[in-house]
Amino acid sequence: MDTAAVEVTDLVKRYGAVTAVAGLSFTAARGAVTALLGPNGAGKTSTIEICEGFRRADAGRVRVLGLDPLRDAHTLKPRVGVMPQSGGVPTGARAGEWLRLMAAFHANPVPPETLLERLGLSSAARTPFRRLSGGQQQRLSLAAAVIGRPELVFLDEPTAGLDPQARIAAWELVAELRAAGVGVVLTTHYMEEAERLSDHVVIIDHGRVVADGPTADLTRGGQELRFRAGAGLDVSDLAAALPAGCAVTEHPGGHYTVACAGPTELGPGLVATVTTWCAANAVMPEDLRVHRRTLEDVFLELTGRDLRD
Ligand SMILES: Nc1ncnc2c1ncn2[C@@H]1O[C@H](COP(=O)(O)OP(=O)(O)OP(=O)(O)O)[C@@H](O)[C@H]1O
Repeated sequence: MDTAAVEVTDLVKRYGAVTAVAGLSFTAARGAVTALLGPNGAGKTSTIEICEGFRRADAGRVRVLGLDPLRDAHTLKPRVGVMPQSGGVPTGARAGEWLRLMAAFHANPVPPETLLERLGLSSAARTPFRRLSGGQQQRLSLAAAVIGRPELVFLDEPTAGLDPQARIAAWELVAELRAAGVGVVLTTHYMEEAERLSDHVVIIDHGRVVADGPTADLTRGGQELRFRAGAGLDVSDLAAALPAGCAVTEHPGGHYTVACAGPTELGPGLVATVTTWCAANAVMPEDLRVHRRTLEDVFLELTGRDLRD
């Protein structure tokens, strides 16, 4: 148990002229949930597929449970669960049959009926994969990934397109895997999901790691006071009323943020100063609240707001 669940060092993957992964390194621990986050095209799926042994790296080193995903594929297969982005289930396979087939590959599988029920698929057990709804297809491939009681699972966007009920069921399953000591490496575009589920976050952009750390550390600090009011307030006048190190911005119009750097506490005194300034200027600060930095804030700070190809 001394090796990490996943160790990626200086990984490079190219597709012709496109360098999808440009020297990427991270470690995912056992018994923990590691979220790989990044904008579209950042290189997450390429990285995960190399770890799964589905793709060959151009350079770098990857170890999964201490083994090489290509050379040791045979040993790793029963120990690692995989939920690919594309589902990975033949279109004609019936849900129940597919899970029973997957179960047959493992020494001590979770009973297929248990998983079908857990993931709300019992009534669809006889339905061919292509006739399942998108959300049902997602849930079936999630079930297939965990049926063998793996030591490690890779989940590529496990909750994309799921309704809120199914998303919660998937989250509960991930939390149980973690509690059972299973390592989970997942990708997601839902920052709230990553914040809620993961112990560790790796943010990737343009094939490189731009942030890597415990989820709680990445979002620590950075409290802001936010409120709405009419557009065009004199933000420099408000800033002048505040302690040194506090800045006021308006973005977008009518949305104001007060952020303080250094030792200034975002406490009741600061709130009072802001509301006193508002009262003196006949401004009603609506939705006044202290905003804690979320993973989405960190993500956007690091990767920007531009759309990706
Ligand atoms: N088989 C392929 N052939 C050519 N280019 C590819 C291939 N697979 C991925 N790419 C390119 O590599 C880059 C990284 O893609 P990848 O799917 O790894 O990113 P991603 O972070 O998973 O993106 P998304 O969030 O959109 O799923 C993109 O520019 C993509 O177009």
